[in-house]
Amino acid sequence: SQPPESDSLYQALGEQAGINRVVEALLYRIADDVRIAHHFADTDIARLQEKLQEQFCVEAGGPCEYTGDSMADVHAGFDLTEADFNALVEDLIAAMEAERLPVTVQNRLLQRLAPMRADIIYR
Ligand code: HEM
Repeated sequence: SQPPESDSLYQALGEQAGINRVVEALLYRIADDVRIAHHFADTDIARLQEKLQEQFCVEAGGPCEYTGDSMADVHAGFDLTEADFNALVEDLIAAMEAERLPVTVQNRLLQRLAPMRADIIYR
């Protein structure tokens, strides 16, 4: 997807430090989420954390570069379902809620990630 035209979402998320807190909270929620935690059993979580921090920064219009692999390549072979995807989105919302981010800000980040859905499920 195209990068956003401004960094206002990046600012609203609390810049890189705020994004990093959301990513950390998300990873804890995933680890505790019996619906999807098993998918991450063989994952290098430190790498995942770093790539998510970069990706959310880029999507929010921040001064970052995403150095991870494409969403299609990364998720290929996991055969993820809509239910898996929705579970992760729920965990992300809960993480943003815990960081007391306004719903309008939450929704702007979710809107940026939503187009990736087709590259992530049933791969
Ligand atoms: C908006 C939704 C999602 C986004 C933005 C996203 C983003 C990412 C990113 C950035 C990476 C790291 C890429 C890299 O290492 O180069 C990754 C890896 C991974 N994602 Fe997702 N993901 C999403 C949904 C999901 C869902 C729903 C699942 C499963 C329930 C999932 C499972 C995984 C796993 C297991 C890995 C690690 C793969 C490996 O160990 O090689 N992802 N994802």
